[in-house]
Amino acid sequence: MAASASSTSLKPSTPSTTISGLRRRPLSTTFGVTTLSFRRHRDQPCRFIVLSMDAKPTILVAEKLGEAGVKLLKEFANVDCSYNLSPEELCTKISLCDALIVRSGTKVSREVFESSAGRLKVVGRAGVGIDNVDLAAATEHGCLVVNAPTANTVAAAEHGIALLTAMARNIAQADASVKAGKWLRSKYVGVSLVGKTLAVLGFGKVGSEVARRAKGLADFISLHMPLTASTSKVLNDETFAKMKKGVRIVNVARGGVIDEEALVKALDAGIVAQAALDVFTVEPPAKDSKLVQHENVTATPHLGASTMEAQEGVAIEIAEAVVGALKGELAATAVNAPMVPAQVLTELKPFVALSEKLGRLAVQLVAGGTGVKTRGLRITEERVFLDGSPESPLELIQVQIANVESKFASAISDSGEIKVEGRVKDGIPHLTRVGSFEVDVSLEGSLILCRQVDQPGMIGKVGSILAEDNVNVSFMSVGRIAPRKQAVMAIGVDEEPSKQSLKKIGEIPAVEEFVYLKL
Ligand SMILES: NC(=O)C1=CN([C@@H]2O[C@H](COP(=O)(O)OP(=O)(O)OC[C@H]3O[C@@H](n4cnc5c(N)ncnc54)[C@H](O)[C@@H]3O)[C@@H](O)[C@H]2O)C=CC1
Ligand SMILES: O=C(O)C(=O)COP(=O)(O)O
Repeated sequence: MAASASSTSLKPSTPSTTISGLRRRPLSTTFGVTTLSFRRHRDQPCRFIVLSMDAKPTILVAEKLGEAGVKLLKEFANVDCSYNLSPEELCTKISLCDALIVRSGTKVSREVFESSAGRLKVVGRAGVGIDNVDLAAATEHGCLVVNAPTANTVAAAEHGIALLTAMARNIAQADASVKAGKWLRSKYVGVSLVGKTLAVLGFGKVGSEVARRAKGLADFISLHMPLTASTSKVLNDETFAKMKKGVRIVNVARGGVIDEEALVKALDAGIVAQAALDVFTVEPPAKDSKLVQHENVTATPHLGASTMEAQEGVAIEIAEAVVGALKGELAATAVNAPMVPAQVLTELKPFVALSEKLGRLAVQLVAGGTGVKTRGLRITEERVFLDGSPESPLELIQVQIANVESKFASAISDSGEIKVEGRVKDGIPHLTRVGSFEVDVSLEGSLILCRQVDQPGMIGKVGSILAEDNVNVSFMSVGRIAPRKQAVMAIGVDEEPSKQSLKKIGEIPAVEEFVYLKL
């Protein structure tokens, strides 16, 4: 038994959390697809899809896809290319399909997944942005979503540069005026790019390619981040007001990252000198859209990925991803599922639950205000090869939080960190160590940790208080340093004890500290 728990309290500086798992042996990662029946785990994204080999799957291609990709699909499945479907038509057709391929123009809503009634196994997005796919609904319905994240990167970047230069020299407007028989040379004086500053918002694949091509540009902002809750309307009245007057904006990302009404106001006020937009909040935008009709706006109809090369590339990329997923292979471009084969995922699932419970427990033990304010997460993995090791690939998981104070001093290990440890027993996550105390309690329901002087009757006293409060005990375990010395009692409870009951537990003379934890 380890030495007694130290109850040192440290001045928190930068808490850091370590999760480490002791792996007994590498997880078996080679499996053959041996069963020929279709299997779906409703409670998790469909990761392992096997079709009976005699039934060809049906793939609905709902938006124009490069021929090379369609050809690949037809070698494996029945392919239905039906473009410009209404939402109602899509919901009707989808019930007969095993996979759906879209671009940015189709909203794959919750209704689509509900209409599929469990048959739809893969949605392929032939491009990058997946904001038109309801990922939560897809996951709830066990449907894998894959995209084609690389094939249109250069095309989008080149389009961004094209828009930027066309905007700077008023190419579109000048072209239209010449075609209209005008010769307005002074009206379309542009700006130079040399020596200017370019801000790239969203420095990912497209953004970095734009930056590579735009060396020496300046006073421009080019948007290349995905549309998410955190990027929605990231350019708005407030941010425009902070910008250098006369800034020029390029948007090849998503219309939704700009508050379009605020942009019109900024253009009218001259805060934004020009905008070059390939994407809009509503596509196509209204014909009388003030933004589109603005004389200082250059607009294109979502052409960022529209080159012959990019469309052939995304078509092949998404066709390979969808066919691979339907065959039950790993989907390297999955966006709503971990990159782990289903069988490994099944084996790891109880450990994922254990990690979550241990993390939840450890964070609740942190004392001082609102608990952990900043996190530095360090994941360590140990490979220990022991002959004759049990079948369990992962021996235990430990969560340590350093540089914090603990509400339960006994959880502080000899090294001064909050330390909790757990194992999976018969598929159930168990807490097996708190600080220096070994316990064994199932991490189902909630938990009371008590540190007391080890003596007869403690279990009975605490058990009676809980019984009077109609709180059912699911597990009880006592870890102790030595008989009649310090002990930690871990009690799993199905219901939340009342504050009075917890107060009574704390008032038991032998109890030196206790804490109630919701898991
Ligand atoms: N107009 C078109 O035809 C095309 C549009 N796109 C759009 O461009 C987006 C980016 O594409 P990729 O570069 O391939 O994706 P990516 O995932 O490689 O890059 C996105 C970048 O945005 C960053 N980001 C995310 N949230 C942010 C925030 N709040 N503030 C600043 N940066 C943030 C990410 O860290 C990442 O570096 C896509 O999500 C898509 O919406 C992409 C290709 C073609
Ligand atoms: O890849 C993306 O995110 C795009 O916006 C490309 O859209 P598209 O496939 O051309 O409708």
